[in-house]
Order: sequence, then structure tokens, then C-alpha cells
Amino acid sequence: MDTLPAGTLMQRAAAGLARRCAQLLTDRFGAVYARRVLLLVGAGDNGGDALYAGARLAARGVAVRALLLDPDRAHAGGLAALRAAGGSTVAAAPGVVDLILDGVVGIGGKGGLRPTAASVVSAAASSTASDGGRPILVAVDVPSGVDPDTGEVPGEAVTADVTVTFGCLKPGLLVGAGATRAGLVDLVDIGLSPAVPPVLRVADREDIRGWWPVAGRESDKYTRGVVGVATGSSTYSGAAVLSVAGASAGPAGMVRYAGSAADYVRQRYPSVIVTESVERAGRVQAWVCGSGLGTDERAAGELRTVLAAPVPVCLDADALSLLADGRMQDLLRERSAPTVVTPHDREFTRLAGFPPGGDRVASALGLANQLNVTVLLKGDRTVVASPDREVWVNPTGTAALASGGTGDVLSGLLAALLAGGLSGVRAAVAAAYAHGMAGRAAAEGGPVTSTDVAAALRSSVAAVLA
Ligand SMILES: NC(=O)C1=CN([C@@H]2O[C@H](COP(=O)(O)OP(=O)(O)OC[C@H]3O[C@@H](n4cnc5c(N)ncnc54)[C@H](O)[C@@H]3O)[C@@H](O)[C@H]2O)[C@@H](O)CC1
Ligand SMILES: [K+]
Repeated sequence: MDTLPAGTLMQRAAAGLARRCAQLLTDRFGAVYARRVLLLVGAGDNGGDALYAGARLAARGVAVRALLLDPDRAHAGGLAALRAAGGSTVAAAPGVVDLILDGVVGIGGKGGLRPTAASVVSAAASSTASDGGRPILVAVDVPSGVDPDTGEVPGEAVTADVTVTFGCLKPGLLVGAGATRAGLVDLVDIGLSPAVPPVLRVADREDIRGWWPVAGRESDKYTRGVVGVATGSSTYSGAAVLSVAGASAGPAGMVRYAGSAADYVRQRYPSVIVTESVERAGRVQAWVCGSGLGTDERAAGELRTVLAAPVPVCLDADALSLLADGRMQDLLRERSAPTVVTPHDREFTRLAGFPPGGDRVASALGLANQLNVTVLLKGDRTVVASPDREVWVNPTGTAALASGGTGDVLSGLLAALLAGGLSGVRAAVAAAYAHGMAGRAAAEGGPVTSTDVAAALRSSVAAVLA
């Protein structure tokens, strides 16, 4: 990087940005020529990228106008290039705009958009495209107002259709409120190799296929793993059935159920070996414990037995409520086998003593460190963080999964992956990925219940592994 001339990276960024804009214009309007582009230009290099990209578009016959937020500090080279290519500046957003380039702030931005910038952005966004629709909004590097490192949106921010980002995927484009502001994220390679490994990784299908335990010719039901399900109760028998459904869609060779919903589970899943308590369940290679268990003395006893087992454990729902008790947390920290917890925001707050807040990655890492567990923090972009500071984001999430009982399916599947021999992190990431795909598949048939997600899970797993 030291050997590159200063402007080289900016030229590469601008070239990638202009290419993407040209493609968006062609897709929507059939051509690039004579389209109208408005650049919103801040005082830093982010504005410079926008100006150079604007110059490239102007050279292709686009009518490019630049609105400079701070005319005296606008990138001088970029502005000269734009003018030389036939572009011009304007004092206010024109009425007709086909595409807006948000070059207000990039990675140098602090806090939400300042008031002047916010009003310029909202005036521009309310202009009309030449086909009568809304202009396409393309963010340069990050949507201005989004914290690039955390995804926090502390005030006003741009909501983009597409974000063209340079060099690496910033965490703020992948998690939290920032992810929903970024729209589709396009990465432009500008020839930078990161000095440190990425903090945040996004799971893809190849990862999941590579990790998922597959039965070989030598496998039997025990070598494929036995998963123990300690969820539900006579009152909450549905939770038991949903966890068993999740566990059954995983790679484990056998599912054992232990709890007071045993009869109910036996009727629905004749292949599941049922008992009334964890103590009497026999050997398992991993447990899932919590949902529908209740929080009474009996439930606490079952959780203690699960925590004492020298096998991986996935804890959810009522188990997390019971863990708000500090003595239980000591049992957790003493475990040597992997533990995964799968909280939503309220459960996270109870466990950690603080809410996840805007920086979901830092929060998940903090809890993972505090409890010595892998944390799967549920959300639109579920975050998985391990005690050794590995962090993944799941890209398959869908609003369809925000429905009661879907978490039971997820934790059942996660435990089956633990029983199949995956590490806590991989089991969590793979379960979230497949669960998201099942949620999407279920949503194709209309409003989704957790039963639909459970029903879609097997074929979604098969599709991911195909
Ligand atoms: N660092 C690199 O290697 C590269 C950087 N590039 C571009 O350079 C950008 C970073 O440029 P800079 O460091 O100059 O910083 P930015 O352009 O991101 O922002 C700094 C400017 O924005 C103003 N500002 C800060 N917070 C604001 C807020 N909340 N509301 C309104 N204005 C605010 C500041 O007064 C300052 O003038 C990247 O995001 C990227 O677009 C690219 O050209 C490619 C290479
Ligand atoms: K921007």
C-alpha cells in the first residue's frame, strides 16, 4: 500500500463505483446516456470518490450535477475532473433525478448526519426520477450517518438501495441498524489486503456445506451423534415438539427426549427415545435445554444436570432466565465442553446485565467473554461470537422468523450439529444459516408459524447441502 500513489486507490474506487451506477441506470432506464445523476458531496475523500465517479459518468453522456455541502472544502481534484468532463455544481437538488450518489461521509464520519447534511439528503431523496418513480440511491462506501465499525445509527442517516464499498466489508454494513440502511452491498476490490484478518465473517453456503457432518459408510446411529433434548413440559409441550423437530433435521443419528412432555413427544415422534428426566436419559453427545422448561426448582435441577454433563450444550429461553442467577453462571464458567447460548435481546439483557445496544458485535463478544460461552445473538442479522473472539454474521435471516417458537427449532438443530461434532461457533453459524433458509422457504406460502419453519427445515437443509 505504501508504494501506491495517493490517488490510485481513489481512482480504483471511483471506477468501480461508476461501473455499478452505469449498470443500475441501464437496468432501470435502458441506457446511461442523458440520465440525470446528483452527487451529494461532503468535505472528505468520500466526496472525492463521488466526484471522480461523477466525472466518469459525465464522460459517458450522463447529466451530472454536484451539490457541495461545504464548497470550500470539496475535493479539488475530483471537482476539476467533474467539470472537465462536462459536469456542473448546483445549489439545491433538482426536481428530476434518476440516481443519487451519497458521498457525504464515509469511514471518516462521526455521529449521525449533521442537520444541514440531513436536510440536503431528504430533499434529494424526495425528488422524482424521469420515469416518475423514486431515484436510485447509491451510498459511497457506507450510507452516511451509519457508524461503519458497529452498524449503529445514532441519528439521521441515508437509506440506500445499494452501497458500493471499497476494499473490505465494513461491519456497519453487515449488522444492526446499519445493515438495513445499506441495501444491497457491493464490494469493489481496490487492491488492498487487510493488515489484520477480518473481525467479522459472513457465512456462505460453501462454509456450511464444508462443515456439515455427513454420515459415511462406517457410520451408525451412535457415531453420527445422539442429541438430547431437555425442553418443554406438560404445560409447554409445543416447545418440546419444536425442539425435537429441529434436532431431527440435523445430522445426529438419534434423538433422546427428557422431560415431562415425554408422552406428547412419543406420539408425534415414534423414533425419539423418551424419558422423564435428564438423569435417566442415557448417553448423549450434546444437549439442548431451556425452552418451555419453566423456571421452578425442578427446571433448575434439570439445567444443573445438563451443565454437569461433560458434553456440548445449547441453552435457550428458560435456561437463560435461570442463568440470570449468578450461582448458575458459575457452573457455566466451570464447564470445559462447549456451551452455546441463543438469546434474543431481552434474554441477552437478563444474562449480561446490559442490553445489546447499537454495537451488537461488541455486545455479543462481551457476553461470550463474560460467560465463556459462544453467543448466538438473534436478530435480522444474527451475530455469533465465541470466547476466542471469532465473530460471524448470518446473511439468511428473514422477518418471517420473528414468530413464537422458531427459536426452539433453531436450538434443536444447533444441538444436533454439536452432537455431530461441530464446534460451538460452527454449529451456531450453520444452524442459523439453515434456519434462515427454512424461514424464507416457509414464507413463500404466506404468514409463517414455527410449525411451518420446522416443516421446511429438512428440505432447506437438503437444498443447502445439495
Ligand atoms: N482510506 C482509503 O484507503 C481509501 C478511502 N477512500 C474514501 O475515503 C473515505 C474516507 O475519507 P475521509 O477520511 O476523508 O473521511 P470522510 O469523507 O468519510 O468524512 C470526513 C468529512 O466528513 C465530515 N463529517 C464527519 N462526520 C459528519 C457527519 N456526521 N455529518 C456530516 N459531515 C460529517 C468531516 O467534517 C470531514 O470533512 C472512505 O470512506 C472512502 O470513501 C477511497 O477513496 C478509497 C481508498
Ligand atoms: K457515504
